[in-house]
Amino acid sequence: MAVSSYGQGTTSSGTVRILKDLDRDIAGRHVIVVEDIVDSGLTLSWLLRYLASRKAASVEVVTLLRKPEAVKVPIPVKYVGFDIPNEFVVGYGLDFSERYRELPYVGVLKPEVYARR
Ligand SMILES: O=P(O)(O)OC[C@H]1O[C@H](OP(=O)(O)OP(=O)(O)O)[C@H](O)[C@@H]1O
Ligand code: HPA
Repeated sequence: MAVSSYGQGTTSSGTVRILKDLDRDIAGRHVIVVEDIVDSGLTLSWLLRYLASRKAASVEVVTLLRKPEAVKVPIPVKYVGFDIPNEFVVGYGLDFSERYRELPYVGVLKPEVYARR
């Protein structure tokens, strides 16, 4: 699946949009969600409910990054690469308004960069 809730900003809109839905039936299947980052937890909270409604047998989450201080909805994450501070990060696939995804490292976006947009 592809879902999005950040759009142009650095905080979750709280509304998850499905950009690409499941293309197979997951009823009775064991599902692993592979995430780049768990920030507020709003995306996964919605997604876990969605996958449960599709009758997955079990759902586990693996994420490269997690921000413990930013959590609004606690999510059971089975595997975490790195817990990081509550700063907006870009690179390695992570974007700010579709920018900086291609950076070959994870960097912190300075607040003055997103404040001037
Ligand atoms: O825990 P949360 O606060 O919900 O944030 C985490 C989500 O935000 C990002 O997606 P985003 O909406 O930015 O989509 P994109 O990566 O396609 O831009 C990221 O890929 C996670 O799915
Ligand atoms: O810190 C972040 N960086 C990029 N995308 C994100 N989506 C949620 N948090 C972040």
